[in-house]
Amino acid sequence: MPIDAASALAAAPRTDEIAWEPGDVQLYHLALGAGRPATDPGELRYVLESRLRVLPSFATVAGAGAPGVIRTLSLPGVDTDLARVLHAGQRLALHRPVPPRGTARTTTRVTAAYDKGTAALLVTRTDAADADGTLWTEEAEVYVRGEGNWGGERGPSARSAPPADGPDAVVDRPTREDQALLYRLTGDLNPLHADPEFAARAGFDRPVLHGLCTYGITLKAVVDTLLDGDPARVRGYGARFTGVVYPGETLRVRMWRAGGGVVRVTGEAVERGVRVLTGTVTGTDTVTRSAARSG
Ligand SMILES: CCCCCCC[C@@H](O)CC(=O)SCCNC(=O)CCNC(=O)[C@H](O)C(C)(C)COP(=O)(O)OP(=O)(O)OC[C@H]1O[C@@H](n2cnc3c(N)ncnc32)[C@H](O)[C@@H]1OP(=O)(O)O
Repeated sequence: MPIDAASALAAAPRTDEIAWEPGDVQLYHLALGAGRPATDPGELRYVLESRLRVLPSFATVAGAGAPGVIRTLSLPGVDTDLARVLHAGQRLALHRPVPPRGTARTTTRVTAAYDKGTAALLVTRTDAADADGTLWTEEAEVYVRGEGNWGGERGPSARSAPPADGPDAVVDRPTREDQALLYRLTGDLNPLHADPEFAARAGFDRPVLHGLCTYGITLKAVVDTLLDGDPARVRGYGARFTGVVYPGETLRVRMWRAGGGVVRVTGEAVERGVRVLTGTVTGTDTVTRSAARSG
């Protein structure tokens, strides 16, 4: 069934009650490669309950799994073949640090549906709040191949290029061949990431890594490299997924301190020399200042 932009935009927001606990956070971190090497004290804050700090991107999977395989896509007018769907971008704004244990009410709706000719580009927005107020807001850009041409608005055409000068830091993050098999247990059971036959139907030689796994790996790399390993310094992270990542590839993460508490970031699949992500981490000004002081 094709995307029905009018129904999607007119639909009332879906509300879910979600809950998470430290084990969900630890699994999420492990699924991003945290805990390697297991003796690194910097890694233990991601995996030991006694020292647990929550990477803000956990918000993208908190309480995932219900009511559909991919909660964000379980919306009126978005009943599409999953083999056509690619995650094209993700934005997250934190209003408070994400606690290791929590409950929240989320509301999710489609805020835009653009007709890109050969594809539809949907923008979904989820707001999460607990008894103390708003926790986070996230937006996902979802690219649905073969579903354009309904006469809708083409939408913005912004493309982001990385800074022209050399990065302030570069780190390599190898992914494991079973990275997506582990990551899917955080809630996104899309067969695109696990089933070779399904991946072939979607046009890929083999299963591809979840966009949100790349998103989390790159954010963790920034936190560990430029932010003294302190996830609380992150206020937001927006990224565009510009190319697929295959599990087993190495992600080369380049970072630029851009001033004003902003870190620009790119990800490259080293083996193929393909840029797979461009992004911006915000809210890091304290760190930028302390990093500037130290050198
Ligand atoms: C929270 C949950 C959300 C839902 C999750 C979905 C389920 C998940 O399990 C699925 C996944 O994780 S898929 C894996 C991760 N994603 C990927 O690997 C996609 C990588 N990207 C691509 O392949 C291409 O960039 C591709 C294919 C996306 C686009 O490439 P091209 O076809 O070459 O097109 P391009 O010319 O680059 O762009 C076409 C038009 O779309 C606009 N656009 C692209 N990305 C955008 C983005 N993130 N935000 C806004 N606009 C975007 C471009 O600007 C362009 O528009 P125009 O022609 O008007 O300029």
